[in-house]
Order: sequence, then structure tokens, then C-alpha cells
Amino acid sequence: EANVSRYHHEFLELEQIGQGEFGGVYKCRHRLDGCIYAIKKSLKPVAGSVNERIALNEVYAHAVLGKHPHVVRYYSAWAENDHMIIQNEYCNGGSLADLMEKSKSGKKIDEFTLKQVLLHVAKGLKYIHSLQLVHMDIKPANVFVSREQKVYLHSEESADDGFEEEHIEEEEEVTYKIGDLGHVTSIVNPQVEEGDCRYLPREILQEDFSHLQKADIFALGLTLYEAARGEPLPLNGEEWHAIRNGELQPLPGFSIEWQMLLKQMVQTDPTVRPTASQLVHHPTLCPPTVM
Ligand SMILES: Cn1cc(CCO)c2c3c(c(-c4ccccc4Cl)cc21)C(=O)NC3=O
Repeated sequence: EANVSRYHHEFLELEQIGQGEFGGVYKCRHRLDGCIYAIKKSLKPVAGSVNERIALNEVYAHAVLGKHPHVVRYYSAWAENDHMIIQNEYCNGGSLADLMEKSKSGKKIDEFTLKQVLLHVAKGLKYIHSLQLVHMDIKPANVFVSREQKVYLHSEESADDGFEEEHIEEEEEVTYKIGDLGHVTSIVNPQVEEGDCRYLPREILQEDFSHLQKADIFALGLTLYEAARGEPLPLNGEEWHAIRNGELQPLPGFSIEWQMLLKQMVQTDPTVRPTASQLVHHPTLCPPTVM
């Protein structure tokens, strides 16, 4: 019946972790499996509206995209009491936007961290693009962080008496994941719902959808540029166009090769921007091989 709520029946709501015009996002514990999930509750969109297309896009995309280490995992979606509900993997480290917020007061985000973000998100995009899909809303708030405490049993032959020496090594493993698939569309017959204009390349504004994967690369480039610079990106106007003409400010404290890579990612001509696969194998991102 209408008033039985699967949400309250299956989940214990722990705290609200997001708020938007769409509704709210909650950190919840599943009463049966005991795991924590991120659940977004939004008002059921009007049938046939743009919002309905975005809501359906999101669920279709999650269903097709299945499981990937650098794409936030989807578990279930349902409608109840005039609400659309989607249950996703909970990423316990906040978003890149949260990291940027924190770095405003303290230390800036360093080059090594941003190279990790680039490598992980490029791997996620390579997977999405390999399925002839594009994300279309890559930005700091949609890159989520998972931190996992890994424990290793480390055993070493001790030099002198030849006995095995064992010790426990703890290591925090950070994984960056692409979330919010509400703008995902197929490159075959694209129904482009523009993402955040701060990260939008000019060709999409001009409705040129011939290189949609490169719009994701552009948005990722500006995402990293903003995280490195610590200044908010323009929504429009002179500075917005200057960036689309390839004019980026220098990034003091960052290597020249990093700044050149970002510049290449936001090139005006989409065909010049690297593909996600080229980024994954880019020499400045691959961990140094022990010689
Ligand atoms: C605002 N907000 C904060 C978080 C926690 C980050 O530590 C969060 C998550 C998600 C989402 C989300 C985004 C778009 C669609 C559905 C969901 Cl659940 C939103 C989130 C999501 O899918 N997984 C999250 O962890």
C-alpha cells in the first residue's frame, strides 16, 4: 500500500550528507546486511519532464555500468510516496569538492594527490567510454573518495639469525570514484543534458556533439586545474572564454609537465585532447618502476 516505506523498513537513517534542489542524500545502514549506503531521495519528477529523463538516465547508466573500482556502485532504485530513491555505495571520504574546501584554510592539495585523482578518474572514464557512454558532469563534487585501512602481514628474513621476522603494516588506501550518473548519455544517439557550465567545453555549448568523450576529458582537466589553483572557476564572461581559448594561469608549486598535461586536456580543439586511455598510460601518471 502507499504508506509502507521500503526506505524506513529496510534502512536506518544515520545522517543527512547532502542537500540540493532535488532532495536529500542520507547515510544509511541496511537493517539486514548491516552495511552503510548513500541513499538519494528526490521528489518523483513529472512524467515526461527533463528531470524524469535525468532520473531515468541515472538508473539506466548504473544498470549498464555495473561494477568498476572507479565508478560509484549502484545497488537499487525504487519509487515510494511520490519520491524517487536510489541506493548507492557510500564513499566515506567525502568528495574532491570537500577536500578543496578543507585545503582553502590549510595546505593546498599536492601534485601527487591530484595525479592519483587523475589516474583513478581516467580509469573510470576509460571504462564508461568503452561502453559508448559519456558522463557529461565531471566536477569536484562528483568525484567521491573512499578511504580503506589495509593491514598487511609483513615477514622478513632477519639478517643475522636467519629467523623469519613478522610485523603488521597498516596502510590507508585511497580510491577516487566517479559518481552522479544523472547526465550520462550514449555517444551513439546523444541526448545531451548539459552539466555544470563551469566545466563545460565550448563545443558542447555550440551543440557540437561529435567528440563527447573529449567533453569529459575537458571537464576533468578543469576539475584538476581548479583543485590545484584553489580558486573557483568562472560561470561565464571574459574569464570563462579565456579558459576556452586555452589561457590557463600558471600553477606555482606544480611541475611544468603537470601544467602542460592540464593545458592539453582543456585544448579548444577536442581532437587534440588526450583520450582516457592515453591518460591512464601517461608517463607522468604511471608509478615509477623500480629499476
Ligand atoms: C552529497 N553526497 C555525499 C556523499 C558521501 C561522500 O562521502 C555522497 C555519495 C553519493 C551521492 C549521490 C550522488 C548522485 C546520485 C546519488 C547519490 Cl547517493 C551524494 C553524496 C553516492 O552515490 N555515494 C556517496 O558516497
